Amino acid sequence: MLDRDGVINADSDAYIKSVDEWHPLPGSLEAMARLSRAGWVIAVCTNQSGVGRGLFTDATVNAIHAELQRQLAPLGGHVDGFFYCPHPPEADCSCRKPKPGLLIQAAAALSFPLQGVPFVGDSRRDMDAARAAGATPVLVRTGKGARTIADGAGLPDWIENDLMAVVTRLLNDD
Ligand SMILES: O=P(O)(O)OC[C@@H](O)[C@H]1O[C@@H](OP(=O)(O)O)[C@@H](O)[C@@H](O)[C@@H]1O
Ligand SMILES: [Mg+2]
Ligand SMILES: [Zn+2]
Repeated sequence: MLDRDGVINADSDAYIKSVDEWHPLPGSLEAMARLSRAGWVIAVCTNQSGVGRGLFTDATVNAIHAELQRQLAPLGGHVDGFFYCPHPPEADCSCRKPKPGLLIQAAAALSFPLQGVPFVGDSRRDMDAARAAGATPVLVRTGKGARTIADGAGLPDWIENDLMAVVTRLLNDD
């Protein structure tokens, strides 16, 4: 399971509001393709409060995800499911990370167990969502990761520079 902004693509404090603002991080698409080629199921679990804030629409989120799939396909990569929370923080929904709702949805929809499955993120709320879901939290230094590490709270044991480093360890341990 992967967080999106800051793990797959560059993040922005101004939100990723369009396909034009969506730029894969170096190596992230190849890392995802390596997982797909090795038979792994990939779920993307992402907060997209920009929808609830009126900054962009569900259609834009879906267009960004279609673009990700389009760029993954020639590499042999594929995302098996996208799960996102469109709600603003004040909605107090059950799916916004750090709550585990997105991860629980993904595991149910794609029929995989949460126990022992890595959730790779760049923020404290990703780590907390993973722990709440019974998954394995993995922090990367890309996106907000360096800031998350500097904050120092709630850090997992497993920290890597980027998604490619996580995938290399996963596939070597397999
Ligand atoms: O990292 P994931 O979950 O894939 O997506 C994060 C985005 O939804 C946005 O989340 C926002 O947090 P608030 O939702 O405004 O608290 C901000 O951190 C933005 O910079 C960021 O682009
Ligand atoms: Mg993120
Ligand atoms: Zn939600």
